[in-house]
Amino acid sequence: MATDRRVQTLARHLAQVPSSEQSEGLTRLACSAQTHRSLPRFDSVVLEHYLDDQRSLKLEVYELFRQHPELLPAVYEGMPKEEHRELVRKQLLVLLGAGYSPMQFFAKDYKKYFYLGELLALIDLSLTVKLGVQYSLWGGSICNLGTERHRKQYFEDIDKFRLPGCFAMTELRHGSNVAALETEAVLDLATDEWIITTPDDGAIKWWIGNAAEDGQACTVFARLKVPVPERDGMLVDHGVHALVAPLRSSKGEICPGVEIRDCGYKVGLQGVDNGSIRFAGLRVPRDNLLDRFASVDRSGNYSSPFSPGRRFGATLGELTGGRVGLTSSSIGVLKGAVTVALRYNAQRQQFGPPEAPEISVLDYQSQRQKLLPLLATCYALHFTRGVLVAKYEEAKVTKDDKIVADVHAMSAGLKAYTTGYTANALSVCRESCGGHGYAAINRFGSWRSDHDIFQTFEGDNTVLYQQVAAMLLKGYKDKFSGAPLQATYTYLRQWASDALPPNPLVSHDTTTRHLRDSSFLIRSLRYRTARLLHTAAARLRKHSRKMGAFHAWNRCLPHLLLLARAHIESLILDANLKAVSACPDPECRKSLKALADLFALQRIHDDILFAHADYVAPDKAKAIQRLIEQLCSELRGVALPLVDAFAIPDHILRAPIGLSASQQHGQQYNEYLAAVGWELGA
Ligand SMILES: Cc1cc2nc3c(=O)[nH]c(=O)nc-3n(C[C@H](O)[C@H](O)[C@H](O)COP(=O)(O)OP(=O)(O)OC[C@H]3O[C@@H](n4cnc5c(N)ncnc54)[C@H](O)[C@@H]3O)c2cc1C
Repeated sequence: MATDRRVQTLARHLAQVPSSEQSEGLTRLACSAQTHRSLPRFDSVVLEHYLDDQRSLKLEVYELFRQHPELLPAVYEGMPKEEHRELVRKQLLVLLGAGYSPMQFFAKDYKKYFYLGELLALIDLSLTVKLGVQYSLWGGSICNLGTERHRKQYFEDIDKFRLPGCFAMTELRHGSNVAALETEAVLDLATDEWIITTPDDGAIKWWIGNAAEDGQACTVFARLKVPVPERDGMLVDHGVHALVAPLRSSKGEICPGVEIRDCGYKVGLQGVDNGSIRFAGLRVPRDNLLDRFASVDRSGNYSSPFSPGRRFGATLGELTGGRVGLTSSSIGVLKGAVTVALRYNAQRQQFGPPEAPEISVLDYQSQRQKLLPLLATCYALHFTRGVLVAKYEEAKVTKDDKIVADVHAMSAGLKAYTTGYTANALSVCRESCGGHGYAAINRFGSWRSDHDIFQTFEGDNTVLYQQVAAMLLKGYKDKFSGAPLQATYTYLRQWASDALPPNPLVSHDTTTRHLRDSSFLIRSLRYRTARLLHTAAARLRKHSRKMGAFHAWNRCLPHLLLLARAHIESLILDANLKAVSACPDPECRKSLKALADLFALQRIHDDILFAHADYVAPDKAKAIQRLIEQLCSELRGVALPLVDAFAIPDHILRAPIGLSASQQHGQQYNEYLAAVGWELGA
């Protein structure tokens, strides 16, 4: 109360004094607010070991690139796209030349594959995306949608990049709505071939990675049309299927029946050669159909063990690997940005109390409350990605339908959440570094423009969140019909109790002990999901009766998106708190717990639902706000070791204002001055 009064008095006072004196007053306020003790110091190397069970891969890959400084340019802005594409090709070949086998990783060593995606993100996001196109998409479609003979035929060449390829799904007119794609593959019974055709310009394949320069083949998604001899050769449309189609010879000559154009300069990712493709009667053997889920025999008989809806779902479900990869890379970028921002903010000084040195900008409450929640979320996402990758591995090994569906929903939701969060965080980090954050050499600009599209490709985030909401609603329905629930939804069993607000004593409990109790935090986020789910189901039921399912869904869409995000935040908190408990080092554990608490309390504080539902009484909301401030203050003292634990070497991070070396020597501007051509001390 006393502090509140002081702040109000000071604010009144500041309104009446000239602006030069205002800044001094604000500084004093910031300093006086810094009253909380820091968390105990810990050894960042100990934490790094806890975070990274693939640490040796990181050391090797980053050492490899240390030996190739020519592949690590200081800035990408202004580089012609042809030059950037060539650079990315060289980066990839260096990796392959050192004996890495991304296709093997993708098929068998999942942890390594996804971790590689994180590591390469800070080298060049174009490289990560090129890798994703070649291995997750092109290679992944062969491995997951094809059968053994396809794997035998293509696996080695894809792995070694002797057969660069594409994943040709999106068309000019349709991206998210894959079922509406229009490219056709018609079976010619006389020659036993598929004839692939683009029926009109709206069906030109668009944005296809690797198509503009490198791609020699692609997996093309087309409507399978098969003639029925008994019905005068009438064509039956079996819906969208995947086939392998050649695009170019190894010498780069485009195949007859194929036309390709470059998509040109993009907002970012200039190192990836996206192109558009038109097919004009390209003929491929019948065996080129990737036939794991459906096949067509020599007589044109179509067969699939699935109903058309389930076959389509199974086909798209096999593409989750790409989303797990994007989540990993996005976390890699977030770690880089938070590292640069916190290191710079800790050293940058502006203003200070009279007759005293200036203070670090990170000591301003406003700055801490911008950056430390980003760090907390970065850790939370790191741990959740670990759970997702483990589940992905389990799904691949067991092929259990429930786990596969679970991974599908979790990868969709976490991809959407992580990439959306990182996109915003990049702007916050840039702004937190003031003008120097805007210098291309400090990397925020290229990260922002390269990463932005992560929110759209491999599933637009808004569309992915809807898949999560649909799965939750299905789980909710199954619960009442007695069907078994998928693993991540088991907590919905308790929805009836979770969806009720706590008794008034709990909603007014403002003690720190209660607010930092993991069971309170978990229960709160679950309560929110359960309530949103319960009310969404009721609203959908009501509106469906009047306007039909499609329009009812549209009517409830904002509610459904909130539901999906709430569910993902629940999963993130669960994974985070489990990782905190499992950490063997007590000092590290204290900081990790503070980060996890900050993550959860910030969500409770920011969501008005808790107040509306009487879950959090006004006095409790105030106590949460104070606790958030306190946690930010406590974490400020360990912010640098916390980012040091990400252990991003300086030659990879490259942003002169955020290097670890400048922290150690207290010379934060030296690297920056040298980078723009100043001779030091001249
Ligand atoms: C750089 C880049 C690389 C790419 N690489 C490839 C590739 O290699 N292979 C490939 O096949 N494709 C690729 N794509 C295409 C990408 O996958 C699609 O752009 C993406 O799936 C989104 O589809 P869209 O562009 O048609 O957007 P749309 O689906 O048209 O979306 C437009 C807007 O409408 C909203 N919207 C759409 N449907 C709904 C709905 N049901 N409810 C609410 N809102 C909705 C979206 O949120 C979005 O804001 C790439 C794209 C880019 C830009």
